Parts: sequence; structure tokens; C-alpha cells
Amino acid sequence: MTHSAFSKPPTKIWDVMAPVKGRIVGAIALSALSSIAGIGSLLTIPPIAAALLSELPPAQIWQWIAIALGMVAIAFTARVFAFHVSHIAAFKLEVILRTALTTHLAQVPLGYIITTGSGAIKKIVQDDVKSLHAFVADSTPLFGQAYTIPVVSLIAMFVADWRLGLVTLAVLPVGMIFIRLALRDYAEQRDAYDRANEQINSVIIEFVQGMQVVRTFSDGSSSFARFQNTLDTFTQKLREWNEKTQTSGRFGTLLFEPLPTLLIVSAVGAWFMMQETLSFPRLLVFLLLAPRLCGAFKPIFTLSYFINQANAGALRIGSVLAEPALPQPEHSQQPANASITLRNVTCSYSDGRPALQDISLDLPAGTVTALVGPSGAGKTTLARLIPRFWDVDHGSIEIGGVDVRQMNSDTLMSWVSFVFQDTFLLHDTIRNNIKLGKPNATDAEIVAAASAAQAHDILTLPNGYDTIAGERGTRLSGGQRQRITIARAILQDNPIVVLDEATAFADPENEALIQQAIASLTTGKTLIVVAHRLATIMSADQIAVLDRGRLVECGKHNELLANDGVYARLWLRHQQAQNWELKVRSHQSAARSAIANFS
Ligand SMILES: Nc1ncnc2c1ncn2[C@@H]1O[C@H](COP(=O)(O)OP(=O)(O)OP(=O)(O)O)[C@@H](O)[C@H]1O
Repeated sequence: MTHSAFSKPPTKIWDVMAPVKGRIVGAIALSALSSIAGIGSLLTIPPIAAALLSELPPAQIWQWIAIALGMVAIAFTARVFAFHVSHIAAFKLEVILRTALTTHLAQVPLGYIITTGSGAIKKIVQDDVKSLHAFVADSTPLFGQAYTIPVVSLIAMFVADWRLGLVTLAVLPVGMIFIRLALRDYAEQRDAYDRANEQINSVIIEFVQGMQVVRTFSDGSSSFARFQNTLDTFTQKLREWNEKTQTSGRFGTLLFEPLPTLLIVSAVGAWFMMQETLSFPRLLVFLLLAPRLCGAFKPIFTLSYFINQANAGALRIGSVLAEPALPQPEHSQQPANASITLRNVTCSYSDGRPALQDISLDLPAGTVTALVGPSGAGKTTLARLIPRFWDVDHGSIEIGGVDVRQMNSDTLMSWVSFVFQDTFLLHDTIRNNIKLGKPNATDAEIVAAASAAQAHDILTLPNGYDTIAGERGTRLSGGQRQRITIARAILQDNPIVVLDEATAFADPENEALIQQAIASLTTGKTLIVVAHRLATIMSADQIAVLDRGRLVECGKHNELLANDGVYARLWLRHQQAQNWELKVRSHQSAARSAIANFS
């Protein structure tokens, strides 16, 4: 745990709210005070009635009216302040949680973020925090009200007449029994409802996100049918739940409506009055408070729903904050050079299955090492261990003789640049996107880096380097985005480059530009490249072949071919794929010229 707002990762809603506990308690206390004053103002009416019935002097009546007005003023002011305090607490909590989450996310291993997924993290940082905000702002004052009103009302009723107090109290358990009946399978029903709801959400997302793909293959009707089916299931679930709980739920809530209780209390009260064991002002206490007492129970049911919802969010927030930060050394060490040594590296993901096993490899400074192997062999995992996306389970990775765990993140990031397949651009100018690699870079350095990265076409964009890259770079082509991220790495000029080779760009012109950009980035550097197209790494100083998490071969292209092992097989398949691609291209150009001739 890294944020001082929490001494340990929160696991429940009240733990998450701990940083603003004082304010929340204040809001609850103010709301309780408001409820007490509200009941107090009602309790001035029976003495006023008594005074009127016994024809007391008007001075006493005015006294009670003044007290009533004072109580109403207190009730109103305390309620306004309760919500004011709860809203301030909610805003403060939102800031504290977002700061704690973002600070912590900046310190956890990057691998955790990749595994969790940016969508899930966004949901926690945005949606869960927002729902906690709403809970604190709107629900906490209701707690004061929901528990104070029943307690104080019942005390006042029992003081006025204990027999009638018991009658009022007896109505409540009957209502509770029916509500319990309505809620008997609440957890299971709620679960089924939530699952159906989640399914709807994912089908909607799939429907919208996949529209581009789906509609190029069909008119989208099959996708819409899936959406319609899910919606029908959801409606069916809702109908079943409703039918199950309808009768008992309605009867229960009816008993919490003021009218039934008022009728029972009036009838019994009238009978007591006829027997002359109850005075009218005392009956008035019941007639005034019974409706409030019943109404006060309703928020308790609503609150339990909000608590459940906020609790689920609090749990997710707690799980992020509980994720251990990447350990940092007390004294960061500087590598002697840009060589990389892997010693008996073993590493597994959370499922415990080793993704890499006992890998030892030397990458001398200034050389090119290609990682190749079948899909799932562990190439990306190995490349990501160098900039410490994860730490190894066993063995070690050294840069220039220093274990990467003995370097703090800043030192490590000043030695290693990582060029991802998934290019990410901030919603900012292209200049600032390139500058991310070196915040104090001059304009001349930025232009030089962009030119080396073959990103000259930036200048043809409407505002040149001041063009906004757009959300996730949507206003730029894939190739342009890739070259801008390479320019970022060129500007960084770190001695080691880890390159997850892009596979997405089949367009030969773009591919050639990207290859040139990569050549500028990697000249004279220690380069480790996750290679998907073997043709690009034939001249690598060494090719490390991985298979099912193990290093099975290592050597130069020709040596490995002569070995007739995994690499030779991969190479053969690569050749076959190339031939197939050539055939397709020649068919395409033949078809194009036939069309041209025809037209
Ligand atoms: N985030 C993750 N969580 C759990 N397992 C993972 C994760 N990433 C990869 N793996 C598993 O680790 C193994 C190695 O995956 P890795 O992505 O390193 O392979 P790769 O050789 O790069 O594959 P490809 O060429 O398809 O990208 C695979 O079995 C994969 O399923």
C-alpha cells in the first residue's frame, strides 16, 4: 500500500470512506439532529391542543408555537448542513480515491495493468469512484434519519401511552415478515438479474464496436438478433422476479404506508378514549408520529441496496490498492554498459503455469537479438521482463552487470525504450506526443527525431506538429501512429531498445517506412526484437528460438537452418506463406488489369 490516506488496503465500504470519516459522522449527526428537531416540532402540537381544549391563556399557546417554529428552523438548517457536509465529504473522497488509485497504479508492475485490462481499470477509477461519491453525498445523511426517527418516535409514543405504543410496534414486525418473504431469494435473484444485465451490456458493446465488421459481412441482422435474444432473457428474468415477490412485497410495503397503521392506531386509541384511559392530546402524539415512523423504514430498505452496490465498488477499489507495488531498491545502481544477461529465468502468470522456464541468454551491448517461436512460446513475456513489466520468479536479468531489480524505475527507463505493437498516443499535440520521450527536448530535436522516424508527413497535417493526435490517435493512420511512437523512442535515445514488431501493416509502402524508422532507432543500440516476420531478422546477430516457454535453439540464421530444428520448420512455413502471398498479389494485379481492359 502506498497512499497515506489508507493505512491498509480497504476491503469494505466503511474502510474506503475512512479518510472522510469525520465529515460522514458529522453529516449523520446533523441529519439525526434534524430528525429529532422535526419530531420535536410535531410534539408541540399535543400541548397546544391540550391548551386549546382546557382553554388555557393564549400566552402558553404562543410559547408552544414559538418552540415549534424554533424546532422547524433547527430541523431545516441541520438538514441543509447535513447534505452540505456529505457533499463536501463526497468530493474530498473522490479526489482522495482517484489520487490513491492513480498514484498506486503508477507503482504497480505494468504487467498487472496489461493483465487487468484498461477497460476494467477505467471502470474502477471512473465508475466505482463516482458511485461511491453518490453514495456518500446522498445516502449518508439518510442513515441519521432512518435510524433516529423510529427510535425517537417510539420513545415518545411509549412515554405518551405504552399500550398504544405496543400496538404501533406490533404492526411493524408483520410488515417486516412480508418484506422478508419478498426478499427471500434476493441474493440469487439479484445475481441472476446482474448476470443478465452484464450480458446485455456486453452484447450492446459488441453490437456497437463490431458494427463496422459485422455490417461489412451482412446487414447486421444476426448481431441484432443476438442483442434481441439477450434483451428477451433479461426481460423474462425481471418478470419472473417480479411475479415471485409481487404479493408479499406489496403487502409488506403497504404495512409501511402511513394509512393502515393510522387506522389501527385510531381505532384502538378511540376505544381507549371511550374507556377514558387515554386523553386526546396523547392520542394526537400517535396520530402525528405513526405516519413518520412508517415512512422512516422505507429508506432503510433503499439504503441496503445502495450499500450492496457501493460495497462491490469498494471491493474493486480495495483490490487495486492491495496490488503490491513494484519493489524499488534503496540505492539505485547504474549499469556499466548496455549488455543484457538472462540467468535461469523462470516466470509464471497468476495461473501459476510457467510462461518461461530456465532461460539463460547473453545479449552483448550493441547487438541485435531476435526472439522467435510459435504463438504462445513466451516471446512477448520475455521481452517485457527486461523493462520489469513483471519480476522473474526465479533467476535474474542483468543490464550491464546490474540486476534490473537493483535499478529504480527512472534509471531503468533511462536505459530501456520499449516500442509496443499497440501504439498509444495521448489526446495532445503530435509535438507533445513525441516529447513524452524527453520532456525538455527542443523543437529542433523533435523535428530531427520525427525525420529519422520517417514521420515527415506530419508536416502535411493541418497544423503540422500542433495537430491534436485525437483519441487513441484515431485521426492518424496506423502507420503514422507507429512512426510517431518510434520518433518518441528515437528522441529518448536509450542504449537498449525492446521492440515488439508490428504485424498489422501489410501495406508495403508503410512497411518500408517503418523498417527505415526502426533502423534509425536501433543503430548502435542493443536491440531485442520480438519477431513475427522472419524475413526481417535474417541478419540478426543471434536468433533465440522459444518453444513452450523454453529456449530451444540459439544462433545465426544459417546455423539454425542447418540445425533443422524448430527454427527451420518456422522458416519453411514462413517461406510457404510468402509464396502464397505472392500468388495472391499476382492474382490481384491480373484481376485489376483485366478490369481495366474491360472498362
Ligand atoms: N497476461 C497474461 N496472463 C496470463 N497468461 C498470459 C498472459 N500473457 C500471456 N500469457 C500466457 O503466457 C504464454 C506466453 O505468452 P506470450 O504472449 O509471451 O507468447 P508469444 O510467444 O509472444 O505469443 P504471440 O506470438 O502469439 O504473441 C502463453 O501461454 C499465454 O497464454
